[in-house]
Amino acid sequence: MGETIQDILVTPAEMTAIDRDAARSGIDSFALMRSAGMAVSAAALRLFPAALRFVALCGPGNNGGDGYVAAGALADSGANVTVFALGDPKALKGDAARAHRACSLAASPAETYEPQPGDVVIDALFGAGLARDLPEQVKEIVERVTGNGTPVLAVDLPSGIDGHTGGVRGSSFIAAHTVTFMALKPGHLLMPGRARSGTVEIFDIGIPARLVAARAGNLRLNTPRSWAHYVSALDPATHKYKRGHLGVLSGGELSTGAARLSAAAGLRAGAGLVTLASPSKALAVNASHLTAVMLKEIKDAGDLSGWLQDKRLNAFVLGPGFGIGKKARDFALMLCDRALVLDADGMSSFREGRAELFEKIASSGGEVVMTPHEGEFARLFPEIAADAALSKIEKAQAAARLSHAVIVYKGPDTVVAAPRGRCVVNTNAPPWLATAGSGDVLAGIIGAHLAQGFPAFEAAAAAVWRHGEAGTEAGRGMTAETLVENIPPLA
Ligand SMILES: NC(=O)C1=CN([C@@H]2O[C@H](COP(=O)(O)OP(=O)(O)OC[C@H]3O[C@@H](n4cnc5c(N)ncnc54)[C@H](OP(=O)(O)O)[C@@H]3O)[C@@H](O)[C@H]2O)[C@@H](O)CC1
Ligand SMILES: Nc1ncnc2c1ncn2[C@@H]1O[C@H](COP(=O)(O)OP(=O)(O)O)[C@@H](O)[C@H]1O
Ligand SMILES: [K+]
Repeated sequence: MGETIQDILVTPAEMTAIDRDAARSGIDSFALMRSAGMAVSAAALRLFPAALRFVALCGPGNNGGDGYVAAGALADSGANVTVFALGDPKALKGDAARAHRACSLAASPAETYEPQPGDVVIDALFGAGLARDLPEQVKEIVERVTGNGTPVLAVDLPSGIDGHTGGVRGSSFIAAHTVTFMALKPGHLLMPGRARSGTVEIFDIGIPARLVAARAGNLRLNTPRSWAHYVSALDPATHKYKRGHLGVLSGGELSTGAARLSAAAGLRAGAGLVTLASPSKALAVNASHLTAVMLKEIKDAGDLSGWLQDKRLNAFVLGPGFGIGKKARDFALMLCDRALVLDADGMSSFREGRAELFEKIASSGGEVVMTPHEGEFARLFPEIAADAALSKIEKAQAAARLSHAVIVYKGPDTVVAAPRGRCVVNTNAPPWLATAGSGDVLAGIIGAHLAQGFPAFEAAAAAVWRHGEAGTEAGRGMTAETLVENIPPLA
């Protein structure tokens, strides 16, 4: 399975450059706009057969141009269509002006639109060119449409959604469906843009794929294609040590459950052996809950150092339920040169002293994955978290660059970023994954992949995807325990 153009994410700035390259290569830009508008019209007819009227809200740029094409095509098909223009249509330029001229429908001022029962809005106010917060009069239109529950079909992006960050610029439509062109934009995948885009259709308006690929950076959708080349069928001659030995560090006697979840997930996800390393006082409680997972007493750094003499132990999970403090810091620094998932308390322990960790990761050459949720991210990377101009993707990339680790920035729109900029955005996670212990399970799956020899980036991306699949399979009402049982085969 190779990469496809459907997996590429393109920023609005890259899309503008692609657009320019297409025009330079002799492609008729008005033909692209016609193709875009026709696709919107087709989607409207297909998805809203019960519409009594289509209302095209057309903005001052090329997004508006697409709207005029769509309105004309809908009218030609016999549908009832009304056009509302934002600003003076005479001020339109280039292809958008041509689209307006070609549309025989008269336009009323957008501010005068009052939603009627049976209306379906074609939102062609702003797309990739949204440059600042929506003006007050547009916010009022958006609020009227949303308040009325009028269905919205968005052209390229719901107006008000920033295509770069997925953030809301003052206000935004909540679309039932979005037709975008050539490639997904970050705003379709990052929250809240994702929730406000509805179903997203990527329509090929005829720009050659090579032009898209030439401008696209290293941003992708997380699909099995992102890491397929590391998935090999189990060698029939394998033995358990060939499938890797994962070590999971348990917390004290009152907080052992989280590490046990990671260990169980690691075994289920395919590590050949999993050993839970437990402080003395927690041995009994851990022993009473374990079967296939093995148990080892590790009290302190001395014990850990002895255990590390076993070179077959090739990956570790440190953090779930471990406790914040010096012991976590010492252990993490000792484990950096093996493959390591640093999760939860493991990361939070470095709120102070992160430089030592990051230097150790850089110099050790190990494969380190850190898995912060939003709170942990802000604790470890406060200056990056506070930079409102950065998208979640850019934040994860900046954190990966700074820490030299692969960053799994968790949430409904989990982003996985590598220190050198490679990045995937995940979309298969159901909301009921937001339950206690779910992150511990994810850490265990990543650990299993590391133990099996995946590089850190692929280990993390594949784990995030499997975690999402497991959540979907486990269904609503799942717990972290049932999530483990539903981890699907890797391939
Ligand atoms: N890529 C492709 O190949 C193809 C792309 N196509 C389509 O082009 C769309 C991009 O078009 P676009 O660049 O003209 O931007 P668009 O979203 O219409 O907005 C720009 C206008 O809005 C204005 N403006 C901005 N923010 C504002 C605000 N908050 N409040 C008020 N005004 C604001 C801005 O004014 P300015 O900032 O310059 O003052 C400018 O006038 C893209 O989404 C897709 O639908 C298709 O035709 C097929 C080929
Ligand atoms: N709304 C959501 N939709 C989908 N996945 C989510 C959502 N909220 C959280 N998740 C996922 O659930 C997991 C929760 O991890 P975490 O916050 O560390 O929880 P815990 O510490 O309880 O295990 C992460 O993988 C995260 O990406
Ligand atoms: K739009």
